[in-house]
Amino acid sequence: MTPVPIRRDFFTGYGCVFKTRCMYKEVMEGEIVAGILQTITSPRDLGNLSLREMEQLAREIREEIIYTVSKNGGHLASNLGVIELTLALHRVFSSPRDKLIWDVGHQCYTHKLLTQRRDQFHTLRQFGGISGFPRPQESEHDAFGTGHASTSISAGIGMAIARDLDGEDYTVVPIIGDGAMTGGMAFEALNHAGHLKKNLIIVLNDNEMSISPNIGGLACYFNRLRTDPMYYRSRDEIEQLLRKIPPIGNTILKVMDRLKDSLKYLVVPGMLFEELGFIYLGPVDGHDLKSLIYTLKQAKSVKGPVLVHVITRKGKGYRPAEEDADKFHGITSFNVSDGKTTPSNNILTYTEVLGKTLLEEAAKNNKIVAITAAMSSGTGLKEFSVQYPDRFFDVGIAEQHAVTMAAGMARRGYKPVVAIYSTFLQRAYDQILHDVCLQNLPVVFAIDRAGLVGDDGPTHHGLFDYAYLRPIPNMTIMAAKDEDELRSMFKTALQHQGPCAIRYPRGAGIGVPLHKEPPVIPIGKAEVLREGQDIVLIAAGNCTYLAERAAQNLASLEVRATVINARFIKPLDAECILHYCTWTGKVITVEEHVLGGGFGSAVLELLNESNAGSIKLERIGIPDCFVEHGHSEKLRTKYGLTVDYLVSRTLNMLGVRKGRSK
Ligand SMILES: Cc1ncc(C[n+]2csc(CCOP(=O)(O)OP(=O)(O)O)c2C)c(N)n1
Ligand SMILES: CC(=O)[C@@H](O)[C@H](O)COP(=O)(O)O
Ligand SMILES: [Mg+2]
Repeated sequence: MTPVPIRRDFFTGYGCVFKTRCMYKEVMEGEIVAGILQTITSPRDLGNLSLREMEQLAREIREEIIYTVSKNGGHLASNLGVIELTLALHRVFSSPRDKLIWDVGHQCYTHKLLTQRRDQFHTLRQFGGISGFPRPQESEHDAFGTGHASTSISAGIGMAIARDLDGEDYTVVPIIGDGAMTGGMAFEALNHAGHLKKNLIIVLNDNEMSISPNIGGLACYFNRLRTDPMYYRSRDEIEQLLRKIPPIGNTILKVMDRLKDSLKYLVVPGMLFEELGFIYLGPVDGHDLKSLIYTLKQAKSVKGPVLVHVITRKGKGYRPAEEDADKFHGITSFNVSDGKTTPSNNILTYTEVLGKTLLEEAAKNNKIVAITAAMSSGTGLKEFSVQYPDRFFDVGIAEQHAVTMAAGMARRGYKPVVAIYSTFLQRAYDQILHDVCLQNLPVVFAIDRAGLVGDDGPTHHGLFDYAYLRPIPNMTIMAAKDEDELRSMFKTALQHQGPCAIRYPRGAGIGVPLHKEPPVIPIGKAEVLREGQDIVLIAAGNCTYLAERAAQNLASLEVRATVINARFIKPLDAECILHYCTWTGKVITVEEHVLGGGFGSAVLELLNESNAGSIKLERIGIPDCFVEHGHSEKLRTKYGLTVDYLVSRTLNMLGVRKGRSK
């Protein structure tokens, strides 16, 4: 095989040292040039390495991560940024005895490589392979399972309390990004940690980025800590400086003592954290192993809560990721030599269609505003933020605040569109219930990534939204069968005078043509796609095409099925559903959602309340379990969300065997 040249200039700051997997793997499958990484059987082995060897190890890890993510996809930029930090943490602390808690957990690849998962690393995020997030089930080194942001400090406090109650003395180390630090939970936990005064070392990984550039007052504060030379001076340094200019210096010192609080704000770095009861150490260069190890050792020797402020560069060492950290935050497979991703088909994603429809509607109605919780690209709001900067709000990783803020705007006559992934909206449950629905406010929830999301796995699948939204009075819930229906539903939601949620999946739509002027759908009206007297298949959202294809296959077996696209999960089209259920006597519901409390359960409740309990009903959906990571199609096959499975369940229910007449 001819060697594929790699453009070295893409590997920044590391010159020609890239000589192992990235360079050769594609060309000489199986050959691995010997390196230090292979010799690491546990994090304890780091103790035997010199600083130079650790630097070499960092280079090997960088290559391994770039190579694997280029094949499997994953959170490249965040992981490249914390390689040296992770090495230093494992050098100073003793995992699994000491507890390293990775906030969000999307940056744990180096940790996984160092903790006995190097051999499985090629299975990263694949069905049956290792997870892209920390999983205590996977390794004793994964102290706490994560995936959602801003949980690490709370979990760390919990462990520190347990440790002290048990009379043990391990160290607890939450590692949290500047993005995750914008989440309310992080503030609640900081506040409590300062009060408890327990030994706890928080590592703040500050790269000035959330997925997009980080926002808010806290981000500005971190920026000052990083860049303002006054903030770099330690308290001692300033005291010494003043003593050198007697007699004024001593006088100033005396005054300073009196005016301690106000002056301290000007000169002491990390004052905010110090006021909260932390010892602040830093800022420290997060790519300098020597300084990192030194500072972490210092932190270890301090009693009480400590915050170590580490400055890193997202995407460090791989130019395409450094230059476009947003794109390389979470990336699909790509070509290492130029950072280009495999071109997808030209079908618009649901996210793109939502973004485009929002722009069209916003042009007609200046009361429409859009809100994201740190996911402006993920939710398709980037173009809106450019065209309507005054009507766009990125609140940081603060879903709860996003929802209540939307309620406030709605109260004052605005039409807020809150675009949040299904899994992250779970955070804002009370805000949806208490602040939006109780006051029947017209907030539109654009619920992206609903259903199976694939490789991110159980922390990210959006499988619970029907169940958590359905019981809330005043809430209307729609699920789009395709991207054109999403447009109609969005328009419907904008016209509705109450809270309205629209659910749609991750990835490309079906490829249907889009109406120029999408029609508004009457609230609570389902769509009957075909009529057949043997059975009724009622589908929610993206399962509609599956039901329709199953009905086509059944027709070739002379089974006549009615297919209903429910459109509304709440309110159900009771008249339509009851009519066809009574006509056929048999019904199967299908949904990409958990069965408990889901769409099928809603139909079951309807039949029960309508004294139609004798109608035979079966539900297809996700059983009572957390769904693992893996390609969505594999997961759909596993959980019976396929045409074949729906056909066979139907035949079973009707007592028909394939190839036989009824
Ligand atoms: C509750 C919640 N909301 C949103 C997300 C999506 N998300 C994942 S990582 C991330 C940015 C995190 O930024 P930071 O903590 O600074 O880590 P970095 O990627 O910069 O290393 C966001 C918004 C999430 N995981 N959890
Ligand atoms: C770690 C995290 O929560 C996000 O980065 C998430 O992985 C994004 O998912 P999408 O790729 O679906 O936008
Ligand atoms: Mg960050």
